Amino acid sequence: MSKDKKLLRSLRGEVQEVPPIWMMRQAGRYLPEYRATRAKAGDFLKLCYTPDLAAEVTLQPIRRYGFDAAILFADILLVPQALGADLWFVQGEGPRLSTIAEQSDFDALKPVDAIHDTLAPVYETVRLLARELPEDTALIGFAGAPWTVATYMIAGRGTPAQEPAHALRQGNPALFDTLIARITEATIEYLSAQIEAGAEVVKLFDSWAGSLKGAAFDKYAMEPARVITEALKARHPGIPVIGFPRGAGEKYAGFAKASGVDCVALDQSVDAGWAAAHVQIDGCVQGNLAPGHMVTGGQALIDETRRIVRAFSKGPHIFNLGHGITPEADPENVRLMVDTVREGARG
Ligand SMILES: Cc1c2[nH]c(c1CCC(=O)O)Cc1[nH]c(c(CCC(=O)O)c1C)Cc1[nH]c(c(CCC(=O)O)c1C)Cc1[nH]c(c(C)c1CCC(=O)O)C2
Repeated sequence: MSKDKKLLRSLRGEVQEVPPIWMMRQAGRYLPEYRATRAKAGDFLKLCYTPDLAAEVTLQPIRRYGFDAAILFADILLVPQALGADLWFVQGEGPRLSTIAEQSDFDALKPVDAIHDTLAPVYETVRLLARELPEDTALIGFAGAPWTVATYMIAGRGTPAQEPAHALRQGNPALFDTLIARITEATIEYLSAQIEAGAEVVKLFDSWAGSLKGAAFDKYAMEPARVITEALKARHPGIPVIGFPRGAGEKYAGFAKASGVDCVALDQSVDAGWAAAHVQIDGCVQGNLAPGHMVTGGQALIDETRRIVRAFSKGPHIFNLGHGITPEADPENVRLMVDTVREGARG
């Protein structure tokens, strides 16, 4: 009975004594079994596009920790690739893409309906997972939010303050807006296909939302999230959406109401007490534990985990980190966090 899955209950607004738990980047290099499967695949993109291996790494943290949700193994940069950008990963450095600097670069991109040619293996991964996951584990699909995806497409790589994207936004707003519109449309089609394949929840990762301020945040973080959420809910009534405007700061307040998302994921920079009063009043919240605790562990990890569980205990809450777990993390610390949430929550 998928309606009774613990994660979906929190997303519907239910307050639970022990919150559901999963972890951003839960399938990743901190796990020896991930490193083994990745070595078998050869490289990261091969892993993303090989359904049985992508499903295998998705399932690994579920087997090890019994998380309440699995997140599809893929990457936010598959959408630019499906739109025709070149994409490759440089070992130890991160992603590289062909850049969008002028109109002719944009004109060379593919139309939105072409994305499924590239992304079909991802939908197959979702179908495999829908079949293989334990019956109480929810399946989360995801995509990058348009602003964050645009920052990579414009700069061709990760950038500390997203300067190239801000320069294009200010210097050529017409081109910038058509790029955002293209990514927005592609994201709706991509997430819709994931839902049709069996994703029960979708999450929008806006990892660089924090560098948008004031009206720019409203226009390029809030508004695309609203458009995407509205379109998905029109096509798939009741589908829950999680928004992650990382670094939004005080803009976290009101984000759920303005965008229509069912749950707001919090980074570790916001105070849990403040977020309970100003974000959780509108619905479910997720996240907030600093990922560094997965490296350092010990009593500080236990104390912080309990503090966050307590701070959000009066409303709907999904336990998670404030950002992805890092490769240096100790798998034993993840175990300690899970045990603390499940056993220590009452203590
Ligand atoms: C910005 C971003 C990306 N990808 C993603 C984001 C948004 C979330 C965030 O802010 O972290 C999202 C993402 N990336 C990955 C997932 C899979 C699901 C999961 O969370 O377990 C998800 C949800 C796998 C991955 N995506 C990547 C890895 C590591 C690749 C490897 O195995 O070498 C994984 C497991 C690579 C990646 N992918 C990206 C970068 C910048 C990098 C390189 C940095 C790094 O190496 O950690 C782009």
